[in-house]
Amino acid sequence: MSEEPTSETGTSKVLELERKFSINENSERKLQEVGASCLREKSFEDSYYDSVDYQLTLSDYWLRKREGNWELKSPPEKRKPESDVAQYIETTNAGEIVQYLSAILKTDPTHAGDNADQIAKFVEKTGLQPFAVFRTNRKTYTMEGGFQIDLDETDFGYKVGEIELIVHQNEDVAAALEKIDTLAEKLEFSKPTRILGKMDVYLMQHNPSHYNKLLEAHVLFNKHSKAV
Ligand SMILES: Cc1ncc(C[n+]2csc(CCOP(=O)(O)OP(=O)(O)OP(=O)(O)O)c2C)c(N)n1
Repeated sequence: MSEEPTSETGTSKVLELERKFSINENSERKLQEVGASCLREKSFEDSYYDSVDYQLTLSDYWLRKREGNWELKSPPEKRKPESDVAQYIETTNAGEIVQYLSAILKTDPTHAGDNADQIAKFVEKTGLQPFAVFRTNRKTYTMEGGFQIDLDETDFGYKVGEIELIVHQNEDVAAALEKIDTLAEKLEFSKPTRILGKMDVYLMQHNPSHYNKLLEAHVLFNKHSKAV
């Protein structure tokens, strides 16, 4: 299976570009000033899964169940390395998710299929376990240019924002990264150091040993390290 993002019918893969920023009391006002409008506010629970020896996350694969729906974020074949923007392929198709997981876990995708039940069976067969479970309250803004801006607050007390653009073809990545940076500057979201994600803070609080392994593997980066 190709790891390239594609918009072909029948596949669920998209390339998601996200830049995190700190939220403060001015964030919503700034968003409204640049023409963003609030689309919705919702709450959802995420359960992230991995093997006991963290084979998925140490390879930068993030399998989660969000309100009953399975999703996988995986690294694209090539990333623009100089960017502060997180670049992941997001897959929601069960058969594709099982293919990816089988390759990483080096198991036979015997349960490959196209519904959530097939993933549940695969997860059971391979012994994947939830390693992080938390709830997020999210306020979503949208604005011209296809941007989605999320303001998140978790049930473990962390607040973070992200500017997101979805692209369907690799040729569009460079332009999309520039668009995100331009919007971040307009919103004065420029930042001297890396912003911690929800997972960084969750693991620091709940499983520092797993967090340190991810830092050592350069999958996550601590706040003061230079973005690569
Ligand atoms: C900036 C950055 N973020 C995440 C990672 C790795 N990572 C850790 S957890 C993780 C999975 C998802 O994390 P995140 O995008 O922060 O969650 P969320 O905002 O709830 O997802 P959405 O609703 O946007 O789909 C990843 C990719 C990374 N290496 N760098």
